[in-house]
Amino acid sequence: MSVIVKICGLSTEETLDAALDAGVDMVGFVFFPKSPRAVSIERAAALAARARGRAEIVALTVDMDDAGLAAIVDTVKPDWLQLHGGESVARVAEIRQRFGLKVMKALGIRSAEDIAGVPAYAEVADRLLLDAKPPKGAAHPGGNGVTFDWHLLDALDPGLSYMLSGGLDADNVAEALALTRPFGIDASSGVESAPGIKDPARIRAFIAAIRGFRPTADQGRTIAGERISS
Ligand SMILES: O=C(O)c1ccccc1NCC(=O)[C@H](O)[C@H](O)COP(=O)(O)O
Repeated sequence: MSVIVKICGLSTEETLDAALDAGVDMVGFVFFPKSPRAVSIERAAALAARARGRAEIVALTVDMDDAGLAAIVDTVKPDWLQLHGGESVARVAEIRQRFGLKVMKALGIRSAEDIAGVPAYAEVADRLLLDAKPPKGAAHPGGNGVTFDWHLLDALDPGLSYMLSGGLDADNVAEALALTRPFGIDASSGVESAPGIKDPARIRAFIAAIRGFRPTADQGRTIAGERISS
């Protein structure tokens, strides 16, 4: 099974088309007002309509209440809700139940302590996104373009499925893939020319680097399949 690719924070037709034409699997729209990638619900709905049937549509929210989530779900009609804030295990389960959509929980990783908290979320989320924890003082909890120590993921149960993000780009994604075993890869800053400005050439190069990655025999790498919670 090949690694799936998500490009997050798309906001224009041109860059969405570049990702779709390059074979992206998931496209993410950011509903966090402070982000340089934030889109309105109406804008996201138009972009989602363009992408539907070609890639899965992900609505990224941060500690959003039910009314806000309902407005996005009703208008954008995403396939996934990505929860990128401090949502508790119980809140993830509640959102999944209430909206009947697949839920991806993003978890920030910086230390072994952060790894310890991962399995509880695997019980309630349809997918996990293991991202770099934001640098101290960062204005938003994701999309910061920083990597984390990928060796920390060695401590995870090999059967636990996750997507990987945090500072990934065309130059470093092969190394990340060689050291980890993600179900999918996600990027935002690494395919931009400036914060919030996606770059079609960088999107193409990033997806090509992932599709072209071949593990060496001694890496004995396996990709964990999806674990769908019941
Ligand atoms: O992208 C944002 O601006 C953002 C804002 C608030 C919460 C999450 C955000 N992005 C989350 C993503 O899914 C990113 O793709 C992920 O954090 C990796 O980002 P990057 O390190 O820039 O590739």
